[in-house]
Amino acid sequence: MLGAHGRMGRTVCEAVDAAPDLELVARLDAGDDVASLTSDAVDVAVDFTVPGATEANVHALVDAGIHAVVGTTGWTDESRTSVREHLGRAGGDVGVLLAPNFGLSAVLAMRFAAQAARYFESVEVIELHHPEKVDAPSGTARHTAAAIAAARAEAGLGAAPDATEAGWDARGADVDGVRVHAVRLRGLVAHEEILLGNPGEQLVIRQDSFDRASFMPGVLLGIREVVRRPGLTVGLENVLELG
Ligand SMILES: NC(=O)C1=CN([C@@H]2O[C@H](COP(=O)(O)OP(=O)(O)OC[C@H]3O[C@@H](n4cnc5c(N)ncnc54)[C@H](O)[C@@H]3O)[C@@H](O)[C@H]2O)C=CC1
Ligand SMILES: O=C(O)C1=N[C@H](C(=O)O)C[C@H](O)C1
Repeated sequence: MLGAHGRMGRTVCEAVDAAPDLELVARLDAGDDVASLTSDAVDVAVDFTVPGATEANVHALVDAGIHAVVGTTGWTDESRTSVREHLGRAGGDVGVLLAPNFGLSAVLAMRFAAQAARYFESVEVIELHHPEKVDAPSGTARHTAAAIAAARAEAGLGAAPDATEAGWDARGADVDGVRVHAVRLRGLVAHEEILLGNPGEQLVIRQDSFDRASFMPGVLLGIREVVRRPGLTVGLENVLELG
């Protein structure tokens, strides 16, 4: 477990300890050397660290021939391409699963939003998180916006209507042409709302992770499945075979 002392790391360690078919063999955190891990001792590494560390961790794991399940956010198209190319050069059967959200409610919300996107003129995303979160917008919101943008483009939809002339900083981030708003509030864990609008009607898709336990079935599934999936897989929806 990389990031073993963190909020997610502690929860994953408990979940793996409680799983009869899994054995937790190493707990690493900041300052520990990922390169000390070997494929003789470790089958799968789980990374819930920080955006500034996760990419280097994954490259070190690929070098060591260790499969990786990665929940850490902050990944860019370039960093994903770099891992894909590294896996190609390594040429073995190492699997890397990158998932911005391991919660079933979040994965389904993203899927439903992408399905609905083609039918609505307007769409905006609001993500709401605990105030300790270091990145914004969330990885989930970025993944959601990318899927919505792809669905809108496939349906031939242009930009959502928006007459804003001044005050763009109040309109949220632009992620692939979709406005994304980030809320940080004491008491929250991880939540997302997708608002879709047409003349005279609105669809709201909302998911709430009230507890980090919500991510554990997805993480455990990822650990069990990544060993069977050589190369890079992005998104738990592919492991759940939602397509
Ligand atoms: N994919 C998903 O379902 C979820 C993803 N996340 C993401 O997971 C990441 C971690 O979230 P939290 O656990 O809340 O953060 P956290 O700040 O509680 O934990 C991060 C841990 O990583 C450690 N760390 C920093 N650099 C490291 C390095 N080079 N090697 C090993 N450990 C290192 C820190 O010391 C800390 O203990 C964030 O990017 C967050 O967005 C969080 C929840 C669910
Ligand atoms: O930092 C968090 O807490 C979370 N991060 C992930 C994200 O950025 O999407 C997943 C979930 O929202 C919790």
